[in-house]
Amino acid sequence: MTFRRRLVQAAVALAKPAAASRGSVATTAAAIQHATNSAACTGLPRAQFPWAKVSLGFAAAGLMTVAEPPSAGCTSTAVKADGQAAAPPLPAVKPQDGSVSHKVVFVLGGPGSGKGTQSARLVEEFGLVHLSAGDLLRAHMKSGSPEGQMVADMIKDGKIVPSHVTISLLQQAMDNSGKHKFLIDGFPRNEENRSSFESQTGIQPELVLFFDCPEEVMERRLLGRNEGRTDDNMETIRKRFKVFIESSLPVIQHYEALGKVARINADRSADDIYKEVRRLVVEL
Ligand SMILES: Nc1ncnc2c1ncn2[C@@H]1O[C@H](COP(=O)(O)OP(=O)(O)O)[C@@H](O)[C@H]1O
Ligand SMILES: Nc1ccn([C@@H]2O[C@H](COP(=O)(O)OP(=O)(O)O)[C@@H](O)[C@H]2O)c(=O)n1
Repeated sequence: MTFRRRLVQAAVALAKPAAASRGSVATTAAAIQHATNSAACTGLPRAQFPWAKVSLGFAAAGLMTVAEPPSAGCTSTAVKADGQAAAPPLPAVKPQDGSVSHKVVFVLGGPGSGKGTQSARLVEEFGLVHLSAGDLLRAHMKSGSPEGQMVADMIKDGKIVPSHVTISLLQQAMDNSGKHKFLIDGFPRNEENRSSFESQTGIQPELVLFFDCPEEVMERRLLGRNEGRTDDNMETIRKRFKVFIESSLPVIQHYEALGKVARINADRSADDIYKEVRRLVVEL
């Protein structure tokens, strides 16, 4: 029995009567989602999220302060693009040491689910800093260092790079932005990413956007992406799907149990998806 089939079956067993299961990431995720705390409110309007009413503390928020230009993998554009009313500024939560805290939205989903596409739109409309873990790692692999070579090898093989490398790149980019509202795309991708980030930065996400998309749709998009990436080939794509199911879905499940996940059907046009995404973010 393949791993994926086992996982789907396990999720379905948990999830009765969740409709399963041609083995797609979407059905697996739906089953897991169904199995987790229904109070997580995935798919409900943002105002109904239980956590929306809670002011979260950010213990180690004062760690990041410097103001320099954004670096690779980090983009930011001033508020507004479409003529609609701009989002009200996010209130800064003041940590006890007087420094400004960081607000983070994690953007998760399988490879090719549209994380980068939707993040770019959010950057265009809102004053968020977009940190793509993948972009930061791809920039790092060009450094010519032994660590850069290790990252290149792991990406080509569809593996998850050790957390200390990725977190250090993220932390540097956060420092360099001089801002405190971040859209972190493609991270955390496994439990090690998640727990190390939380313990090292003290940051908990305000919201986790989960782009839920069937594998066959993601596969088609990745094969058509045409960005010259070493991992957008059929062999590596298969490995990335497996890693996503095996390592990344449990992270989503973790945040779902905390009521922080908004599951978004990513098998739609980019415009339709964005309508839903912006509604979630505008309410933050
Ligand atoms: N909703 C969508 N419908 C069709 N194609 C899409 C959609 N969203 C993204 N794409 C395309 O699919 C490919 C993968 O999208 P991307 O945003 O890079 O995904 P991810 O960051 O999750 O890997 C890109 O070529 C992108 O233009
Ligand atoms: N947190 C992360 C994010 C990406 N990566 C690596 O970077 C690759 C590409 O990630 P990405 O987010 O840019 O792209 P997609 O796989 O989502 O299309 C992953 O397959 C991993 O090899 C990682 O190791 N750790």
